Amino acid sequence: MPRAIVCLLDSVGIGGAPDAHLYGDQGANTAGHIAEWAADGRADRDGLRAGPLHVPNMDAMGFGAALKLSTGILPPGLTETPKGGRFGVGREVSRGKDTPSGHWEIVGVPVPFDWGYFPQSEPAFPPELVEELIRRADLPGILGNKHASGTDIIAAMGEEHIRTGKPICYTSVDSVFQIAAHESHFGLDRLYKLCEIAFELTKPLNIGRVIARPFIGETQDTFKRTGNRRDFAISPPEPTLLDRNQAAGNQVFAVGKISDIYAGSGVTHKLKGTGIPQLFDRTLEAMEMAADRAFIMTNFVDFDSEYGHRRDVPGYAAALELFDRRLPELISKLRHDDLLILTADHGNDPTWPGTDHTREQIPILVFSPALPPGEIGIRPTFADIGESIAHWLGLPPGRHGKIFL
Ligand SMILES: O=P(O)(O)O[C@H]1O[C@H](CO)[C@@H](O)[C@H]1O
Ligand SMILES: [Mn+2]
Ligand SMILES: [Mn+2]
Repeated sequence: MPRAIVCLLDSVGIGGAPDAHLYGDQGANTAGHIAEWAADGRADRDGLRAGPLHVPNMDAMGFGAALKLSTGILPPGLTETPKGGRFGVGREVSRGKDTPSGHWEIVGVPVPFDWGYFPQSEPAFPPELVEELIRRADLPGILGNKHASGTDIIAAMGEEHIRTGKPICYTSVDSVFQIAAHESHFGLDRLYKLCEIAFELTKPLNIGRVIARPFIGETQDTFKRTGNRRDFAISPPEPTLLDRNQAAGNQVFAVGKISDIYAGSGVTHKLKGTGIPQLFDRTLEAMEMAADRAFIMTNFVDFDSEYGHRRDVPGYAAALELFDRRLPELISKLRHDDLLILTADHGNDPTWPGTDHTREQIPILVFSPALPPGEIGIRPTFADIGESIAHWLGLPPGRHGKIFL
């Protein structure tokens, strides 16, 4: 009896979105530019990695072929002909380029509405929102109140935060309200409670997520964000593949931040982890526990949060290579009728100006010992992924997407 596993490589876009210009992202290509830079020796870092991008296992599943299909260009170091899997390209119909839209659409629920965003001006947040947050959470005030990169703003304001007890609130081009606070000086539970309040207050503004960004350290140079990040997200507007599989009496394993992204809906087993190796271990553990018709979904967030937003090309290349080295372990665990899909939710091109996500198409790399290799083309919605998995697991058809298997 079949099972399905999705490894979502957060932000590993492959360029070519026809509407990228609407987002200021025409020409952005996360994986393609990393491969180009690596081939030029611009992704070398002492003690970390050097030379062309080396991802032979992903490439065998069609990574290079999907890049070529997406943009017309085969990046250096990759091949056009996959050895095993079925490859294709996903195009997003939901507006925006953030994690929730991409993840929801992948499990069959394109986002039918526009998210709310905060303006680039400073202060960025409406005064009523800030006043109410301060009142309800009994705060001495807030710091930030602007668009910022999370690591930069913690470095700039972390010491003042410790001194004053004011949390650091910031946003980005995404529909997010983020709160950074010190794990011990401010308190982790207190930060989570504050985020719950902020989540209630930002709901009427259609803000997709409130994100708790705890950190440790005592000085500008030693501050470090921890793995205790938590996302408070609104629920998808229709039942997702997770809900549908749970309703059919099957297991749904959410690894990493997957459960947060779907507001816990449809999840039967939640496995947490920090960093690519641990998230990989958790995925293998889920495979051990998974019964027939189980759905396993893992979000590998580090590509996005540690390397994409930080515009760290060598770091991003090394992370892809690390993931690729572990991939054979997962493939060797597949049963004959298991389905594995590698994909992404949006881009975050580390060679692109700024520190934000980029609107891109995504790779859809499909592998099963039961499937002959081939091409599935450019899919007009990410929802084709969810619909194909639903079909594989024997669920009734959903409302969005077409089967590619
Ligand atoms: O700069 P950091 O705090 O990593 O924030 C980033 O993380 C958010 C969620 O991916 C994005 O909207 C972006 O603002
Ligand atoms: Mn994401
Ligand atoms: Mn991000």
